[in-house]
Amino acid sequence: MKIFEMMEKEGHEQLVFNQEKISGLKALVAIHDTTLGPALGGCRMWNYDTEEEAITDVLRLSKGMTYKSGATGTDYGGGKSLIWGDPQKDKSEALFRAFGRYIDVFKGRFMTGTDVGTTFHDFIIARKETQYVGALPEEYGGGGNSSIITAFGTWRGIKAACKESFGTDDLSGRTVAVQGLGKVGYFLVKHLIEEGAKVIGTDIVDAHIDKVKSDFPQVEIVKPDEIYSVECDVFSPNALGAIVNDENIDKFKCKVIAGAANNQLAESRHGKVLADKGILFAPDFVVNAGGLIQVADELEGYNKGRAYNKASTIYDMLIQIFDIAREENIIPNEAAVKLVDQRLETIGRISRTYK
Ligand SMILES: NC(=O)c1ccc[n+]([C@@H]2O[C@H](COP(=O)([O-])OP(=O)(O)OC[C@H]3O[C@@H](n4cnc5c(N)ncnc54)[C@H](O)[C@@H]3O)[C@@H](O)[C@H]2O)c1
Repeated sequence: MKIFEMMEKEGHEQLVFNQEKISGLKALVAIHDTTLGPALGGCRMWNYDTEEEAITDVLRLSKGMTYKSGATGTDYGGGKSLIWGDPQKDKSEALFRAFGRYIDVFKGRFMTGTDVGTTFHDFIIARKETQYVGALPEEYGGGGNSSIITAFGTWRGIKAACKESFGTDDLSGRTVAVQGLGKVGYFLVKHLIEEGAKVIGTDIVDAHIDKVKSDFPQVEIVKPDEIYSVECDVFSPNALGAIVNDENIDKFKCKVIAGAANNQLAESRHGKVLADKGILFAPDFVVNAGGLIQVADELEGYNKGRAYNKASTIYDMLIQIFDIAREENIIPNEAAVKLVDQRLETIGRISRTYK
């Protein structure tokens, strides 16, 4: 594995290895780009099979954060941290305090919070060692469960994509297929039902389906492998990444794909295939930026109204991205990346001005 080559190719600034013997901590921190400000990115805890897999993941995820931060207009860069271990078995007070100590070393150049495998309980512990953690509960000055604002932003994103595709953002009477009825999916269904959309949902966990069925009995439930081919206006992925792949791509019967899951396109070429089929793909790193917006707001002293106003503008960001894509005859994902690259260039240049 040629780590420096990988970093150079994708433009990473730092990759830091952290080891602490007593707690058993093995953690990586990748900082991709700090042109716009300190790097922001969650902490994933995962039992990777190999060191190479962990390094590849942290580098890929940290680059994604540069684009998510950049697209939302926040003055933060992109980074990611990762604890190599089993979140069900390997957590302890010592582990998260050791992790907090190592995060403190960055002195604010990198700030982290929850991601897959970590919860705010872990960061209440880490916070004893560092102030540079966010995504905390309200009683600790945070914004609480970030899935709620992520679902709100996703709903705004679906409306923007419908505006582009159907000429109206009114979702009443539209059919939306929701894959994943977890923390984000549940609150997204709530927004959709409240606006009068017809929802078809699926999940692999019965308890999550039961909660949706009990609170929104009008939701039609299908089996997990059936969701791709249901007749619908919008397909909303809120479970896993890479669901737009060679196996599924011919199954979709929707006009729009917009959801909260990260990295929905298995490969970037799948975005072009969707466009050729007349399916509008809303860039996931913009649609699902609500959580990042909340954490960025938290770091300035959390104000719920301000955070929701900002998350609401996910709609406007997407409209701008769709306009650029149409004018330049490129797919929206490329337009979004272009927009962030331009912002990195112009704002980066301004911040170099001597004052
Ligand atoms: N929570 C946030 O603030 C946030 C922010 C940005 C992006 N995301 C992304 O959004 C997605 C959902 O996040 P979440 O916080 O709701 O996670 P979650 O784990 O609470 O929910 C995911 C749901 O998907 C279900 N699922 C898994 N595999 C499935 C399959 N094959 N078919 C159908 N359902 C399946 C799970 O059972 C679970 O209910 C994830 O990809 C996450 O990375 C979340």
